[in-house]
Amino acid sequence: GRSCTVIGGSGFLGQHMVEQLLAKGYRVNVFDIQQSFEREQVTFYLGDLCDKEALLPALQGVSVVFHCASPAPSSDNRELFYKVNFLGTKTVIAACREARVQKLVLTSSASVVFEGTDIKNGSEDLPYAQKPIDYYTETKILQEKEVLSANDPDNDFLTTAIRPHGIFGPRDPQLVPILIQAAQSGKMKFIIGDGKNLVDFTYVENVVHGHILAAEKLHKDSPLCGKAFHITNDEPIPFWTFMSRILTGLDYDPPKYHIPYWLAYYLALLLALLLALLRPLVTIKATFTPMRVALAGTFHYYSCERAKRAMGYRPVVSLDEAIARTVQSYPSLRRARA
Ligand SMILES: NC(=O)C1=CN([C@@H]2O[C@H](COP(=O)(O)OP(=O)(O)OC[C@H]3O[C@@H](n4cnc5c(N)ncnc54)[C@H](O)[C@@H]3O)[C@@H](O)[C@H]2O)C=CC1
Ligand SMILES: CC(C)CCC[C@@H](C)[C@H]1CC[C@H]2C3=C(CC[C@]12C)[C@@]1(C)CCC(=O)C[C@@H]1CC3
Repeated sequence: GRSCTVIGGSGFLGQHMVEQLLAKGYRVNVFDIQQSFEREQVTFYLGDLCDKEALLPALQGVSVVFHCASPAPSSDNRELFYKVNFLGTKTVIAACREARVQKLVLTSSASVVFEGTDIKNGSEDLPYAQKPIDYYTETKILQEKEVLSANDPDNDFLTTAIRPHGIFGPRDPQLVPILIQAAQSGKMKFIIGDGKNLVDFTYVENVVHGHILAAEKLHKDSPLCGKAFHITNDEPIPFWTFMSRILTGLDYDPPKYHIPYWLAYYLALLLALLLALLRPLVTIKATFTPMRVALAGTFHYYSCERAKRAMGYRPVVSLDEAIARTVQSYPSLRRARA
């Protein structure tokens, strides 16, 4: 039972998954469209998860599949999201069944219930967003539904989904690098709203811990079958306090002026429209998108009580420790002092 395949194992979360799985004595295969590291103990299978024939060899003889592959949310490519997150996940399920894999653990996202308005201590019982904040999230909803409904104990195939939120930590290509790039170009001067909105930021090792626990506690008749679970640091923090701690940790000034939420949102919307009009001539990526403004200016934190009860989940790294480790892991992003 300790052999697994990590689909998306070359990515940020995937690499951390592989490291902890190896440390726990698992035999690990990685299936990914790219190979981002080499390790003697890991067998790599390169391919597109939309291709069942490419997937099958990577799933032979394994009991657990962790599916944490997705196009990056910032890629803004509707067709690709639909193809990989929805159609590709259907292919993953079909391949798991064909290879007689017993357990499939999907990395979903807490954002599947987020519509850009406040969520405070949200439970998994909240309905899926009817108006998801972007197309990435829309396809994460389709994907999660597909995986949860594939749970089939009678045929020895069990599925569950982990919904992390705001994953951060060493080697994350998104949160810290985007934040520091914005600071370097003088864009991190404003706090959107009053700065009191609480948000979950979850250290990558806690997210991995949640996935491995889920795989180990997923049995016939267990409450995990066909269900989704929030995995958070269980320490919601004001969005702008978190950003400021990362910024000051890397010697950048924290933002100090306030801009009303609605003003920031409509400015971002206007900018998005302008960039869409200009797209035939020039492609520019905006730092402030309506989606990021919504994430920066609203409450969105979730209860992980269900994971505590069903799988005995507790965060293993506190937020203070996680921020310290993350800041330390990016020496190249530290501000050069004159
Ligand atoms: N980063 C975050 O804050 C959050 C991420 N998630 C989810 O966690 C998972 C992992 O995210 P990250 O590690 O941050 O992303 P990442 O972009 O670092 O890793 C994704 C991996 O998937 C692979 N991949 C993409 N398309 C593929 C395809 N067609 N076939 C095979 N492999 C493919 C990529 O090559 C990459 O190695 C994703 O499912 C994402 O939706 C959920 C909540 C928050
Ligand atoms: C420039 C600043 C206003 C903000 C910089 C930080 C942002 C890049 C990140 C803050 C919250 C993050 C987040 C995600 C990506 C990076 C942030 C927008 C996700 C969209 C990643 C994928 C998910 O499933 C949900 C995440 C929510 C939080």
